[in-house]
Amino acid sequence: MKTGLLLVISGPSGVGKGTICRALLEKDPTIYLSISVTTRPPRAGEKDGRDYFFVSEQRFLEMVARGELLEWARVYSFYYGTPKAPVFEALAAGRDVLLEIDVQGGFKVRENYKDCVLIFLLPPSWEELEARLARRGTEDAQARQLRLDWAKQELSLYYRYDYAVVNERVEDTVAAIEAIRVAERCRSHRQHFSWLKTLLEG
Ligand SMILES: Nc1nc2c(ncn2[C@@H]2O[C@H](COP(=O)(O)OP(=O)(O)O)[C@@H](O)[C@H]2O)c(=O)[nH]1
Ligand SMILES: Nc1ncnc2c1ncn2[C@@H]1O[C@H](COP(=O)(O)OP(=O)(O)O)[C@@H](O)[C@H]1O
Repeated sequence: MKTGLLLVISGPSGVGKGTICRALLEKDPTIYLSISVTTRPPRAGEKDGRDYFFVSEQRFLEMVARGELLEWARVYSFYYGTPKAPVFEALAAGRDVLLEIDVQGGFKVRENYKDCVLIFLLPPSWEELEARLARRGTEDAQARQLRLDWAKQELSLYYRYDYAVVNERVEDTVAAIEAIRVAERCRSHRQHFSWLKTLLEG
């Protein structure tokens, strides 16, 4: 069976990462969306084991020490990390895996798994990013400002990703990522044609 694609989706807070990942999953339920562990407290409406695994700092550091995370980073003042085992199980089962993680995490995934596909989401404009974050209404003004300051740092690194997609309309962004998946599957290094091998060697 062909190994699935490991797709990393990053971008500034409020750009629409969660929205796009949910929409991709709705269209293709074979995708595996990785659930991260975090020390951040849950937001209203968030569920343990669905949105994140909410853990104590002690438990998080234990997982790091045991090598259970594919990557981890400190974002804002919390720890976030990707549990390794479920990602590799899903890839081996031929499923594409989505990681919705920050840019530092994306670079670490590239170090640990070269064949990953890094996709950066950008807002149509800075003003639109501010408006989306405000509209979501999950943070107070101070937490929002912290995310916007961090957003500038993240945006300055977009060119180091394989793809940069502007999240203007949800449907178009989903279509662009689906096109990336199709193109990545067609890359020659991911293709093995047994009949051709037989022909050339036979
Ligand atoms: N490196 C890393 N970053 C993560 C992980 N999970 C979430 N993040 C990132 O942490 C940041 C904060 O996420 P969150 O607290 O849900 O806030 P939001 O991005 O404003 O919705 C975002 O950039 C996420 O993409 C993870 O497992 N690893
Ligand atoms: N393409 C889009 N156009 C308009 N609003 C969007 C779009 N994508 C996401 N949003 C809205 O922007 C806000 C932030 O989206 P969210 O998915 O929570 O971002 P992130 O996960 O990147 O922090 C939400 O209110 C969401 O409904």
